[in-house]
Amino acid sequence: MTAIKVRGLTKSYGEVRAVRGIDLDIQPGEVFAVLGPNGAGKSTTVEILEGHRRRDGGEVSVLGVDPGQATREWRSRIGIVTQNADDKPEATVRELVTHFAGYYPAPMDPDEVMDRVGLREKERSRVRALSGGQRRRLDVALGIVGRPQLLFLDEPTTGFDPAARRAFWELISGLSDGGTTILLTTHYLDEAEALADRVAVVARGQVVAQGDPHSLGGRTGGQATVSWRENGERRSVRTGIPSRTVIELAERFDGEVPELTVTRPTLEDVYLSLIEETP
Ligand SMILES: Nc1ncnc2c1ncn2[C@@H]1O[C@H](COP(=O)(O)OP(=O)(O)OP(=O)(O)O)[C@@H](O)[C@H]1O
Repeated sequence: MTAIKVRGLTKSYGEVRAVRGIDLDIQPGEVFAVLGPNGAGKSTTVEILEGHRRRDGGEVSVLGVDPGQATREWRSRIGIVTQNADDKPEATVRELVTHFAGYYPAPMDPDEVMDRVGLREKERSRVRALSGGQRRRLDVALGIVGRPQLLFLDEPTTGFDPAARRAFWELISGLSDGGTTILLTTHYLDEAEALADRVAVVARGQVVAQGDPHSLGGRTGGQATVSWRENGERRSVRTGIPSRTVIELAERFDGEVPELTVTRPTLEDVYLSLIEETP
């Protein structure tokens, strides 16, 4: 069974056609990232999948259930990471995690949850005393305490420092290794590249590309730029067969080629050209 199956999803707000026929297939255990510019329709799509927004048309199945007919049992199988902690500034970390655990039939032990998100030493701190990054970690704790089969993460690392982002990525990879399916929206392409098995680029309410972030848009097989230093100048060539160029250079220099680099288009290059091309 696919974890998420979407066919021909549509949603308008008055004259605004926010989602214009989206198809998605997300497999159990996959980390799937939805990328796209502001206003592309990502949040609308995700809110429909979460059962928080009604669709106009199309078919949607999430863990085998139509989210439009969501039951309490279905809700207990999904986790949603939103900015929940901010609503309870006077609660302590432990109180909030324990309180949320009470909503689920088979929750994780609050101590284990706090350990996993790296907040154990803050368990007695009030939410208002946490830093922005620590609050987002608490949001993740509240999203995973029910042992969800499927976790929705909406721009989870906005405002994180680089070390906190790396730690967060490890947390998400650990959840994924444990079998949790994860749907992530992010504006950080390095985050999508580090975490996602597959990405979908959404622009103007449609999926314009989908695939492995390392090869999206044919970037691993296309033109590469080989660059080196020669006679005090930086030289470079664009080629579809960079290995041959490197071998020729190595022969010419009789060994090490000064300051050699081989680069291909980045995910950001591919992403920007995809969202520009959309009519
Ligand atoms: N409640 C609403 N009422 C009216 N229009 C809305 C509503 N929510 C979203 N829209 C419009 O629908 C379109 C898609 O919005 P959506 O929030 O789904 O985009 P997004 O891809 O999540 O953007 P962002 O990256 O900025 O979060 C936008 O044009 C937005 O203005």
